[in-house]
Amino acid sequence: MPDWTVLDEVWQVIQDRAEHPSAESYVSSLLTHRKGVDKSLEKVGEEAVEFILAAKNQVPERTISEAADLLFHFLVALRASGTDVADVLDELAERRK
Ligand SMILES: N=c1c2ncn([C@@H]3O[C@H](COP(=O)(O)OP(=O)(O)OP(=O)(O)O)[C@@H](O)[C@H]3O)c2ncn1[C@@H]1O[C@H](COP(=O)(O)O)[C@@H](O)[C@H]1O
Repeated sequence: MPDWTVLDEVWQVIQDRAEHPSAESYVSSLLTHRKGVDKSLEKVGEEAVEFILAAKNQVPERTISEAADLLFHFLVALRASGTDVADVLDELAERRK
């Protein structure tokens, strides 16, 4: 069984960095970037492309690494855009057949 709690833990850290920005924090650097939400959205785009290339080229270790980058930056972008991940999960749950 996959351990989904790690996603929850990373989400909680992102909330904490948003509420208590720190100069050493990468998440804070994204959330307080001069480009605003655009910086996080750019990262999602970049990481999505890197994931696609790794998967298409069938490089398993790279695909896993890029997928982790994509998931992480996606969560940061959700926060940056003021979207609660709980609402996304609710939406998914409502689609169950
Ligand atoms: N999961 C991650 C994670 N994945 C990737 N990264 C960082 O994402 C950055 C960008 O990765 P790239 O591959 O795009 O590297 P790059 O092209 O040099 O980056 P840019 O110059 O484009 O920003 C790197 O510095 C990675 O270290 C992460 N940084 C943080 N986390 C999680 O977020 C938590 C909080 O981190 P801080 O906010 O830094 O304390 C950590 O404990 C982790 O759980």
